[in-house]
Order: sequence, then C-alpha cells, then structure tokens
Amino acid sequence: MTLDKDLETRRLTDCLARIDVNLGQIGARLSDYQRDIQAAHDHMWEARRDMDHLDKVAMRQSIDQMMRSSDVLRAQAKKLAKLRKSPYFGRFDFRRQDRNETGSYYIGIHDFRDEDTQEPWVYDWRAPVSSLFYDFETGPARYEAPSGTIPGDLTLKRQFRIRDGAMEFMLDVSVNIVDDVLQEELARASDDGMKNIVATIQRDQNAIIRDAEAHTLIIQGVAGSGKTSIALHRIAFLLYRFKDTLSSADILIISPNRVFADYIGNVLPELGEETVPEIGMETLAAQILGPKIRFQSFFEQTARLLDSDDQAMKERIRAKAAPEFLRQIEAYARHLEKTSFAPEDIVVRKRPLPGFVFETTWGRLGQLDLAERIVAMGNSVIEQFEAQYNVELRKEERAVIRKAARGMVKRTTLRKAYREFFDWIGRPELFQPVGGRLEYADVFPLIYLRMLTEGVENPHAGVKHLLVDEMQDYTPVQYAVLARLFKCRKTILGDATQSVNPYSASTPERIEAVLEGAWRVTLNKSYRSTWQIMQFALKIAPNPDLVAMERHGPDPDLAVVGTQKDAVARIAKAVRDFRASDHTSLAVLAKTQAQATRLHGALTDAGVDARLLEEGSAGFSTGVVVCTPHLAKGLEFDRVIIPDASDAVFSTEMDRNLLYVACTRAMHQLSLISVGAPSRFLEATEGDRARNGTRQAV
Ligand SMILES: Nc1ncnc2c1ncn2[C@@H]1O[C@H](COP(=O)(O)OP(=O)(O)OP(=O)(O)O)[C@@H](O)[C@H]1O
Repeated sequence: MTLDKDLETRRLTDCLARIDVNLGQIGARLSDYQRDIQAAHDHMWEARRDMDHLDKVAMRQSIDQMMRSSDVLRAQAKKLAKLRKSPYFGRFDFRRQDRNETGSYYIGIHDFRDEDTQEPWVYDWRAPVSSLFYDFETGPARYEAPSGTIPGDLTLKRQFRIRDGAMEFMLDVSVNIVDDVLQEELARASDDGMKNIVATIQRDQNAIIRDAEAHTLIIQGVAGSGKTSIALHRIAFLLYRFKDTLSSADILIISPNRVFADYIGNVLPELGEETVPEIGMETLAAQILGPKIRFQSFFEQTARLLDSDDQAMKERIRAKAAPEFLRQIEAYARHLEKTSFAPEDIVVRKRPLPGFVFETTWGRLGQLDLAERIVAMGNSVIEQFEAQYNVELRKEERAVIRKAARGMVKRTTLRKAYREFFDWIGRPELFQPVGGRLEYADVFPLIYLRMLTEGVENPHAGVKHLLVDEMQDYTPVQYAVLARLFKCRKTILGDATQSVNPYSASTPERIEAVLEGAWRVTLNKSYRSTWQIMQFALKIAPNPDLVAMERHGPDPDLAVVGTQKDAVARIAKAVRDFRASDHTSLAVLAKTQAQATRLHGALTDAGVDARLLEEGSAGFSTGVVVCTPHLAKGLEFDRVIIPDASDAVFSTEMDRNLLYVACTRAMHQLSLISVGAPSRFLEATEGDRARNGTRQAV
C-alpha cells in the first residue's frame, strides 16, 4: 500500500502539472485572442473611412468569432481550475474481455484529456465506462458503451479524497462504494446548500441517475433517501449524455418554494452545469390564468387547515384531490361540448345550408381553441358551400355564414362554467371562493377545464425535461394539467409519507394512473439522519420498508416543560451549545407559521439571533432559522429543535405527518420540547427514552 500511495501521489502531482500546463496554454491562447480582438478593433477604427460595408461586416464577424472562441476557452479554464483542486475521487482498473490489457481509469467531476498528448487523465463520472465504479465490486463486471455491452474484470477499486490539490486519503475498496467514505460524508456538518454526491453514489441510485429510457420516471423514496440529489445528478447526466440536443435552459424544475430552489441551486453548478430554470405551481397557474383570476396559495391553504378545524373545507379539498374528480371534469367538458353547440339551418343566396354541415365541421375541429375553432368552422363551411353549389360567395354572404356560426356556439365565461360544474355534479357546496379569490384547490381544476374547453397558451412549450419534486403534494388534476402542458420526458419524485396536506396528497400509484406509461422506482434506504433519529421518527410514522443508515449519534431528547417561557429558555441554551459546536445549521421547527412568527419574536426578545423563514423568503441560509415543517420540507439541518411537541399541538393525522417531516430534517441531533403532556405520537418513543434516561421533566 505504501508503494501504491507513493505511485498515486506521484500520479496526482503529474496530473496537476499537466493541468497547469494546459491552463498555461489556454491562458496564452486567450491573450492572443485578446490582442487580435484589440488589433481588429483598432484597425476598424483607424481604417473605417476606407472600408466599405462588406469589409466592415466581415471584420465584425471575425471579431465575433474570436470572442466566441475566447468564451469557450474561458469556460475550459474555469473547469480546469476547479479540477485542479480535486481532479478525481476514484480509480478502477478494468480488463476488457476482448483485450489482453488492463486499463486504469480515474474518475472525477469532469473529463481531463491532455491537449498535447490526448492522454485521458480523468474520465467524467457520467462517461459510460465510469458506471463500473458505481455498479460493481472487484470481479466480473460490464458496462454499456455506445457500441454495446463491454464485459471484463474489475481488478481494483480505489477511493480518494483530494482537496486543494492535496491527497487527504486513499482507500482500496472491494465492496461497492466504501461504507467508510459514505459514513464520513454523511457525518459532515451541513453546507450552505445541497451538496453533490458523485463520489459515493450508490448502485440503486446510479441506476436511476443513468436511466435514459423512461419517458416518465416516478421516484418514491423515503425521507433522506437522496431523491432530490439523485434527480439533480440525473439532470447532470442527461445534459452530458444528450449534450447536442439538451441544454440547461430546456429543463424546468417545479419546486415547492424559493427557499428550496435556492437550497438545491448550487448542485448543478458544482457538477459543472448551468442552473436550471425553476418555477412554483402557483406561478405556473398565474401564467396560465392571467392576472384577473386571483387565488389562494398552497401555503395559505395548509395554514388555514392547521389554524381551523373546518370540516367543510377539508371535504372540499379532499373531493378535488380524488381521481374521480378528474374524470368528472372531463365528463363535464364533454357535456359542455355537446350542449354548447346548437346547429341551425340557414339560407344563403336562396340556397339551403343545413345545420348538420355546421355540426360535423364543429366536431372535426375539436382540437382547436374555442376562438380559433369558431373562425375555422366559418371558413370551412364557406368552402364547403362554394364547392357544393359551385359559386363564389360575396363578402356580405360570407359574413352571414360566419355570424350564424358564431351564434350557434353558446358561450359562457370560464368562471361561470366552472361554478355550474358543481351544480352539474350535484355538489354546489364544493365551490366556495373567499373574497373574490379562488381556493387553492380550485385553481388547477379550473385550468384543466379551460384546457379542455377553450385550450390554453402553453408558456413553457420548449421544455424538454420536466422535474417535479415533492410529488405527493400535487393532485391528479395537477398531474393531468402537467401532462398536457409538458409532453416531454419527466422525472417526478417525492415521498407519500411526507405530505404537508393529507387531504390533497397523491400516492405514486395515483400519479402513475394519470401519467400513463410512467415507470416507478422505490428507494428505501435513508441516508440523512443518524440511526437514532431515524428510529425515533419511525415510531411516529412506522414504515417497515425503511432501512436506516448505520450511523450513530445521540438519542433524540424530549424535555417536558411547564410554560412557553421555559421552552424559550431551553432553546436559547441549545442555540448557545450549537454556536459552540462544529455544526453549521440549526432549525427550530414550529408547527404553524403563526407559531413560528411568535416564537421568533420571543427568541429575539431573549437575545437569540435567528432568521425567520416565511412563504415569501427568497433563500436558504445556515445558522439558526425558525420555520415550519412545511417550509423545511426537502431541506436538512445539522440540528433540529421542535419547540412544542405537546399533544395540544400535535394530535391529528396531519400533525403526525408534520412531526415526522420535522424530525427527519435532522442530520445529527434532534431535540423536542413539550409544553405540557407530549404528543400522542411520541408515546411509542417513551419506552426507549425511559430506558436511556433521555426524557427530562423541567
Ligand atoms: N449516495 C450518497 N452519498 C452521500 N450522501 C448521500 C447519498 N445519498 C443521499 N445522501 C445524502 O442524504 C441526504 C438526503 O438527500 P436528499 O435531500 O436528496 O434526500 P430526499 O430523499 O430528497 O429527502 P427528503 O424527502 O427527506 O427531503 C443529503 O445530505 C444527501 O447528500
């Protein structure tokens, strides 16, 4: 091993030297370009009077070309500079069956091929051959190359950590990706955003990342199983694999809020790709409906559910999230289609024009938007009339037909049609706008009805891959809308047990029923939290399929206190402990936004510096934050404190979900405070704590 270490250290030094040489060459070429561009500008300026138009155009084109080439070089230099810090993280030796030689492959975030010798020093982790590193232990192995399957033998697998050009460790691994490295990665304190996992991608995760076959992939994964990480690595993989036809701008992420979007925003740049456009469901709805239709947000809907025990509202939400509701809208659209058209016989130039001509033409044009359809029907009937009677109609006669065509279509406003839909299904009580604003649960049904009856302008027609995170929070109607708007490939991910609104939650099966032909995969291994935190969370929401990572840490602790003031004092102390630790993020997760805001005020009064995250917050940050499980969903923190886990706060099934989401945000440490008797969902955890002595009454 010492010999190997010397060899590897030497190779690293050589690799860095080659990178430096290449960087130097790029620098020199860039200076040449700069000089030439400057010279061309000077020439244009000095000789402008002697140059004709064509000379000037040619000169401009040559300058533009040089500028484009400089940009490419600058991007290359940026990649190399990054690679210089950590050129690779793994190596494997592979002997192809069809060749009698063993090749050593080093893999890193990017390819690095020496400009002069064309020697491949580093292979991109997304290259076909690199999948050997993730998929096989030493022994027989194979990978899929563009030319077909390449079988052979993997004779060595090695893991490195190189930081700032220095090798921190190297480790030979015979079993999959070494557990020690993964353990160490997971034990690290959180970063100021989501991190890339290229060095430790697991085999089942790799299969999802590299899948290029599925048109629509639904990933159901338990809390902390790496769904979001995998989805982003999958995007990076697809951008590499289809680099000639797919660019970052062709991808769209539907994300739950800005904080989450900001949190995941640095993964793709870290992987050397541009960030991908992102949008929330509400923005998408507003783009389609326009400014005149105002509506409540999903966040407001959830807040109302938590603040009041309005059974009628729950029923309205539940009914609109049922798969039958989707069918009912479709049936209603068909009904409108049938009843909204009343054909009539008319006479033009003393000749009969029967209603059935309008009717059959109308039926044939069903794929057009309403307005286009009426115009197209008029035009088509005119053509048919002229052909039938072999005449050419005058302008006024054509106008008569067009007017008649318009009159046959019974128009109604979308809003009125939507309201009448509830009468039609015999449930008028389900439509309850508040103060001129639609309830959130009505927004996508309304859009869907519009799509079916009038058609909508697609604001994202160019998207080639759609990524939907937190899939459980969207209803079948929302998926039906997405399916019509985005005919492109899709990656859809989430966890049915992490819904923040169980009345409108969707299971993967329900989603699959709407997105026909989708492939479904399941991830059951959870990586984020320590074994102790995961076991604790599982007692709140049992899941026999979940496999927790064997990474150990302190038991979660529950302190029962008498008053809110005691709770604030405990949090203040926990914040002090946190600040003295190596950890970088702590979240205090109150159940509702109102509670979070109050608590934030109380903490500020107690001299605790914390940031309050709200619906409109723009970004993620480390340090101490106060927010709700709803906003924290998808995020993670070194430490989590639940400021009031009493039964007075967490008692319904919806609360159970929120408590589970809150606990599973913690990577290393979880503390709960209960003002009064603890939540019924913590009863199952009581026995353990009594045994370990971690429950404290204060
Ligand atoms: N193969 C891996 N190597 C290293 N870290 C990993 C791996 N897989 C997952 N993780 C880590 O596990 C944590 C959870 O990942 P991620 O947030 O992607 O999971 P998730 O399934 O989207 O979680 P949730 O649904 O609970 O929000 C992250 O810190 C991520 O870096």
